[in-house]
Amino acid sequence: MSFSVAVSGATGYAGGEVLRLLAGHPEARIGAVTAHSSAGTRLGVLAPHLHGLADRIVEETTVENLSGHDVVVLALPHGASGPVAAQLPAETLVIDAGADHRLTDPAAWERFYGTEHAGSWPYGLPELPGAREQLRGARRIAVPGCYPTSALLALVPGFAPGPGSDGGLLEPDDVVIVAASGTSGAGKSVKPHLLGAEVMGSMSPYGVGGGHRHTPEIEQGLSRAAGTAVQVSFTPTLAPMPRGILATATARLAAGVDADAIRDAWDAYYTDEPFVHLLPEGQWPTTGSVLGSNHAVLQLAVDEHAGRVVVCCAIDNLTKGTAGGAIQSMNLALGLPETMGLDLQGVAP
Ligand SMILES: NC(=O)C1=CN([C@@H]2O[C@H](COP(=O)(O)OP(=O)(O)OC[C@H]3O[C@@H](n4cnc5c(N)ncnc54)[C@H](OP(=O)(O)O)[C@@H]3O)[C@@H](O)[C@H]2O)C=CC1
Ligand SMILES: CC(=O)N[C@@H](CCC(=O)OP(=O)(O)O)C(=O)O
Repeated sequence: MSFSVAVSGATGYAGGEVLRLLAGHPEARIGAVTAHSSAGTRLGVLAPHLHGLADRIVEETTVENLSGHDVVVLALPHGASGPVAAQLPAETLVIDAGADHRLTDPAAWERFYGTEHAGSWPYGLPELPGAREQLRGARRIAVPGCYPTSALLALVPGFAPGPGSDGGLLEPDDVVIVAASGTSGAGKSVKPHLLGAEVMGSMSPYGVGGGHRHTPEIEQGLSRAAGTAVQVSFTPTLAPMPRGILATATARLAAGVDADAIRDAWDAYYTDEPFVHLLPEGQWPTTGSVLGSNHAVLQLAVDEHAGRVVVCCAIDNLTKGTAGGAIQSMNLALGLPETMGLDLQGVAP
């Protein structure tokens, strides 16, 4: 079943990663590659790692240029994908890597993004409870943010009923997440705080005190899984590396929950997942081990002294955190094997 895919935002980090993965997908044919200020340029100038696509000319992002494809991936700045998506035919599978269609609560959208809510679409994190049912046959998919991908994968087995537990292993009002991200998470456009001289050899927090727009997205995912409101304190930090996220999530254990119950729940939740791995005890996640792959690696410990679980999760922000998640969800929507085109090992060292 061969199908055509247009990629908009093709010259950006997320769009470039989508193209890298599509180039290795056995059934995908890459159609239009579109962007904005770089329209008219050879893709090889802007994304020289995409060798097979070097002679493609970047087109302007218009509904005409995106039309006639089976799938359209939008990897555009926040607020740009809503108006484009609204003009694409209902039968086209539209996958939005941006945030425009992730949040279900219009008030949360307006508070954190400051524009009108474009509506919500099925959420492209297949490992969440019930997500695969929503994604199969879907024609609109909202790809999660990269921090929410790592945070949700870290904590969802503690809230959702699963093969190893009835859920409710963690208190919903005491969840703390601190995550370090590589600079590609901020996109390719030039910003002073992303200059090599600022970032190399230095780490910095931002969005501290509940100000980051991924807080409501993480709360939405955990609350859905728990069936009750989950409150999260989330702090992102910028790390001196090009890509990768290491999220450290801690939560207070519910009464009577012990270390065995926690390990059993995480183990059972992820045992059949092709891309999420609870590592053997004693081995801790590293961002280096997942670079370029669609895999997420987890490890946890129960801190008996503090009465908390501590879970670390590493992903590649551009792969499982964006483009890999998008392809995984696309496969589900199109009725293909979920792992098609994603059989990628990490890149080391
Ligand atoms: N980077 C990451 O780790 C992740 C990113 N995302 C999301 O993916 C989306 C893209 O992010 P990212 O790739 O990092 O950003 P980049 O800044 O690297 O790329 C942005 C892309 O959008 C194009 N673009 C900018 N403005 C417009 C416009 N008005 N119309 C059409 N195209 C436009 C740019 O083209 P040109 O340069 O030609 O103007 C470029 O191709 C964002 O919504 C982001 O939140 C999601 C998860 C993780
Ligand atoms: C390092 C860095 O700046 N990261 C980005 C998050 C990138 C991402 O996944 O998020 P969206 O798709 O929601 O933009 C940020 O904190 O804004």
